[in-house]
Amino acid sequence: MNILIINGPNMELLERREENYYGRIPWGDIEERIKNLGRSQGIDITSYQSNYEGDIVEYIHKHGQEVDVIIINPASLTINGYSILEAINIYQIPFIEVHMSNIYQRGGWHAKSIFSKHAIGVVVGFKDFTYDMAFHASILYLEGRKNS
Ligand SMILES: O=C1C[C@@](O)(C(=O)O)C[C@@H](O)[C@@H]1O
Repeated sequence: MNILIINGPNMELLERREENYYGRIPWGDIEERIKNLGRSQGIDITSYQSNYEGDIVEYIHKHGQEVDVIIINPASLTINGYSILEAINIYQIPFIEVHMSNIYQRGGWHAKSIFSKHAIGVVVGFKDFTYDMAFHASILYLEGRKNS
């Protein structure tokens, strides 16, 4: 099984962003932890981050056919990243939307998503553990699909 994690703009500088929303853990440390989790269960995890919507679209075009589930944090593209949503649709890849901060508590534009209603589910607000939770949710989803 292959899980692809996609992070949108500014997610590569997590440790320099608002600590109350994102904590202080660099993305590299989160990535390593999730990849180890994957390895321990025989699951391949790749991750991709870009500050450019088009780069994310092209990455999905290149790798979409190899992916079973996407965990995506569209970051500020959550409100308008239509081309990413359409790229995911081309390959019909089930996806889980994640946000490290509780976007509903933050309100305003943070609380608006064009992705949520198309997602398997949404995980928000658990800082770095958001990704662990989405990983476990992906496995449960894939196993549920296998057994149904
Ligand atoms: O860049 C981000 C990060 C975010 O997606 C989060 O992980 O909480 C929330 C978004 O509103 C914001 O633009």
